[in-house]
Amino acid sequence: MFDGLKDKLSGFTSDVEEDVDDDALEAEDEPDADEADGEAPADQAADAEPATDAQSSEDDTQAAAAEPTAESDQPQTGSEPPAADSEAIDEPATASSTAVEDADEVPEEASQSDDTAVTDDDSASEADSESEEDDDGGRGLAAKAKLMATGKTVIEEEDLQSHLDDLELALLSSDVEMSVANEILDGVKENLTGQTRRRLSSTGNLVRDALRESLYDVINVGQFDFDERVQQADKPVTIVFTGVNGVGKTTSIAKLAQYFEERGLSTVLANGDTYRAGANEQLEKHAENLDKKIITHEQGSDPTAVVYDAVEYAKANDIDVVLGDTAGRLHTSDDLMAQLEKIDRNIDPDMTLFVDEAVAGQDAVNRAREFNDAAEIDGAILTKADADPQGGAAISVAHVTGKPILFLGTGQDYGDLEPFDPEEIVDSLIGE
Ligand SMILES: Nc1nc2c(ncn2[C@@H]2O[C@H](COP(=O)(O)OP(=O)(O)OP(=O)(O)O)[C@@H](O)[C@H]2O)c(=O)[nH]1
Repeated sequence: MFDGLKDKLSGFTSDVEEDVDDDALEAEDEPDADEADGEAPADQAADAEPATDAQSSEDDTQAAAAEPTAESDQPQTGSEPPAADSEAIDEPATASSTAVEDADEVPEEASQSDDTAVTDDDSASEADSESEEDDDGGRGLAAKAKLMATGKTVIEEEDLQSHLDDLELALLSSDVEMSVANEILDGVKENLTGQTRRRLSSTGNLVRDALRESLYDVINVGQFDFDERVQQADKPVTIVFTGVNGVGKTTSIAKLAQYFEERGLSTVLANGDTYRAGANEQLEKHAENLDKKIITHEQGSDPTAVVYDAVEYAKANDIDVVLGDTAGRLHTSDDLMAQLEKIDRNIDPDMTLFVDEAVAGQDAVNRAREFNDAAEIDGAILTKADADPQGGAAISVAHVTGKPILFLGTGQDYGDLEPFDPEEIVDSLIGE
């Protein structure tokens, strides 16, 4: 599942990490920088010495960054001029840099300067480094060397931008929707260069974490606890399914019937697809396989009447959930929209779920947007994720519709339905 995308994302993280390492090595190759500034190397070594109390040092540093006027014997960040004991960098500024740490944990809420992500939990000289940058508007070689000595590494912003361009291409070629790709890129850049809003546990690798957080933000949109909502709703719960023909809508309804049974909830199926010849037989086959009651009417009859009858049946027989199929005609069909509106008006379903196939990529994303615009959906099921190397639809649908993906279809068996867990998906894409 999504193997092509996984490879591309892994290419991005390793390329950036390589550049980070290269920059760090370059910095290391310039040991004379401070000496040329008239600095005693011993000063630098002393500055670079890890604090004896790493935690309190980190706290101090964060406090200093957050409150520039706070009393501290360390140089202040922000608009404060460097304190007298800060290391002077006479060297001309190199291109503006982004400092990233490639090891250790990142603090929950690292408060940092706008163009720098400096995070460290064992350094006493973070504020020194930041003030040096403020001092000369860029990070000099001495500062790079110092970052290296404190376990930090650096990447030039222009290098990062070229990686971001590669990432954009990778995302677009994996069928990620353009606005979603841009959102991911902005997120990665912000996570690498600005204040980190950490929502996932750290992998200890800042580049990978930046990408994970950014992906998580776009695919986690609108998530709610589907099981809890169904369990807590008044019974019967009515769920109506929309989506075009052939994407796996009928199969998904059958899979959900089994899913509910495994959670102690009974179901009745309703074939509201009265338009297509053979639709009754198709759903009947699933109902027979799963030993479920099914309500059908003749082809051409009113779909609302079918779902209505199923709801009545559920009330009379103490059935928990009504699963109603609808005709899979194209969303541009006024008939279809009128049909859904009529079901909405007369039955007021608890949820309308949009079903499409992950393998349809951009087409699935566009259809999700259009269906949601025409007849508001509550969530989506993406089928055939098992056959999709791209992952573009899985990443884009929630952000584009504002409604969550709730399940992935992962095969043709009834058990092949997986709740969509954004954190798990991100971990499987990026690696934990
Ligand atoms: N590999 C794979 N195949 C699936 C999945 N879900 C459904 N299919 C297959 O996709 C084909 C179409 O599924 P249907 O359930 O008939 O599709 P539908 O949307 O109901 O189609 P209509 O009834 O024509 O509207 C069937 O062969 C299913 O077995 C899935 O998650 N993975």
